[in-house]
Amino acid sequence: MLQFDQVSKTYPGGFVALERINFRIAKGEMVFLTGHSGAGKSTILKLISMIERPSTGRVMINNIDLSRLKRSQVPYVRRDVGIIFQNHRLLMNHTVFDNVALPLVIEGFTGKEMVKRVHAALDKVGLLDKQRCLPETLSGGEQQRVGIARAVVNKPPLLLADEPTGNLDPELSRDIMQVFEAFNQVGVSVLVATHDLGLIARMRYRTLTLKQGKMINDGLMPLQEPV
Ligand SMILES: Nc1ncnc2c1ncn2[C@@H]1O[C@H](COP(=O)(O)OP(=O)(O)OP(=O)(O)O)[C@@H](O)[C@H]1O
Repeated sequence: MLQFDQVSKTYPGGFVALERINFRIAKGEMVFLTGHSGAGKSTILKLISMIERPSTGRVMINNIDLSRLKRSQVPYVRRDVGIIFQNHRLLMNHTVFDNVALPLVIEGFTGKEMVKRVHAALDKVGLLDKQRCLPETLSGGEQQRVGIARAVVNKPPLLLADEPTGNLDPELSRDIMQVFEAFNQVGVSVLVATHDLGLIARMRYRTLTLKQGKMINDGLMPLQEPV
């Protein structure tokens, strides 16, 4: 599904954010990405979502080398990647329904098919009854779930989440992670970038750990010994 081959990223000005990164994520796999602030987590997500390009190396989605894409092909590949941001970036003066419908409107969906898909996405995150609300009237956890519904509404096979539980208490974080697990269980590949080592330790998924732009671990995090 996703493959990084010897990927390095140097930002303009010369800062080396990633150095020779290699990993693969299989279809239907759920993986955490962690590391200190500035380790390069967001840079990895930006390379996958084509917001940034690698300086060297290859990023592949479904065996398509992103650096060889023609500009006209970018929207088609990007459609396969649902992105969830920490600050969810909702349109505050539009209803929950309109926020979730946005990716479909951009793709040209209208009428019954659009309504059906928006309702299905809202149902999956448990917010069907809030569709007419404005986001500011929802709790932080609910707003985050609107962001998830928007990311999944066009059924992408790969979901990326950048600190999706960043501002939430442990109970709400668990709810959000259960939403990701539910998508994963129906075959969606999920990559979650997080600082939250407690969350990672509890959930027991493969974890990629970055340190100063290098991958220092790929696997299950060792369980903490009780003290
Ligand atoms: N557009 C940019 N131009 C120059 N340097 C950048 C740019 N974007 C990121 N960096 C630098 O690259 C490094 C890695 O940044 P990145 O955002 O990937 O880290 P991160 O692991 O996601 O950190 P955090 O957890 O704090 O979000 C940082 O030192 C950052 O300052």
